[in-house]
Amino acid sequence: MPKNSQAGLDRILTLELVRVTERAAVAAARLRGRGDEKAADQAAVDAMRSELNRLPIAGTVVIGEGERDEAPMLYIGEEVGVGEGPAVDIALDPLEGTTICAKNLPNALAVIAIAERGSLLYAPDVYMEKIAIGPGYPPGTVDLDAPAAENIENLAKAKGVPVSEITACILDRPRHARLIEDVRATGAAIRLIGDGDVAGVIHTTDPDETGIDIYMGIGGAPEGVLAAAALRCIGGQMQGRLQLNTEEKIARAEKMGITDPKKIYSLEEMARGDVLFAATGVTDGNLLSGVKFGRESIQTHTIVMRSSSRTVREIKAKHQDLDKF
Ligand SMILES: O=P(O)(O)OC[C@H]1O[C@](O)(COP(=O)(O)O)[C@@H](O)[C@@H]1O
Repeated sequence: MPKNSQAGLDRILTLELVRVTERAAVAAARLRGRGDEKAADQAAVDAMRSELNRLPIAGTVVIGEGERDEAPMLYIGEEVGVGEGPAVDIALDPLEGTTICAKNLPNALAVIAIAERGSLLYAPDVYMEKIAIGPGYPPGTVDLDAPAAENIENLAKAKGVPVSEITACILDRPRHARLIEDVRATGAAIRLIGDGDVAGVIHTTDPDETGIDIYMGIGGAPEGVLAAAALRCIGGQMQGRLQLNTEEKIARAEKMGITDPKKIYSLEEMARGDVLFAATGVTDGNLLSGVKFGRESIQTHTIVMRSSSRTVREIKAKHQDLDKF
């Protein structure tokens, strides 16, 4: 084992990852507020890919921009890195919240997670029902199968506050009408977000800063795995269940090794072993500032963490070699 490793991945990779999300975030941020989701996403993908290919890893994208035939770059199965170094699995979303970036709204991120080969859930690009809370609560405080009211009440009890002081983050979608009604009936507040549930889950880890105690509802499965990787590093509880509601989706999932379509995945089943996670703000958000373009420098704000050491770093960088970007 290398001297600087703490069981698992080489810790030098942690800081290397920052460059990857920084580059993707800057590329996407140049297209903030232009109303062009595709262009912003493509810019982020290109930038992330070129930076990833400098990393000393033999990486395989397992959560990416889609299947090979539908995504020209960073598709599931694509090999990245210089090819020498540890064999790792990579989950990425070069621009999480394409619509929020196009509209210049809060909490668009460039996101990546790296884990030892075989440690991330190979989730197809379907929906996932999720529930997540931050660290410091007894195990089992929330349960995906419990009614929403029970989860909110248990969380309030564990936090030692009345239910009216709990805020749930939920994606603003018609499919959540019943969930929203049930949560509101408890007296808890809801922060409805237009997009970006990786940020929504991460925000539960710092309720004092973000005002969010719990994430609930159905979002993307790839985003679920990325959020789980983040929570493995910061701490917290999360469960996810893939929404495999057609024969076609069940067959796709089977090809990825998923045999029980109704399984509830724990945090550890979505991201095992040593995990590295980095996210850079594209637009301003509750935890991360967006990219700032100055006359002589570009500033980025990144959170980068590692599960085996539970170190969470925030890196505010000033980039003065603008030719690189
Ligand atoms: O918009 P839908 O179909 O409800 O999907 C929800 C998913 O879309 C997002 O809001 C944004 O995803 P994109 O960045 O791919 O646009 C995710 O954060 C979330 O998991």
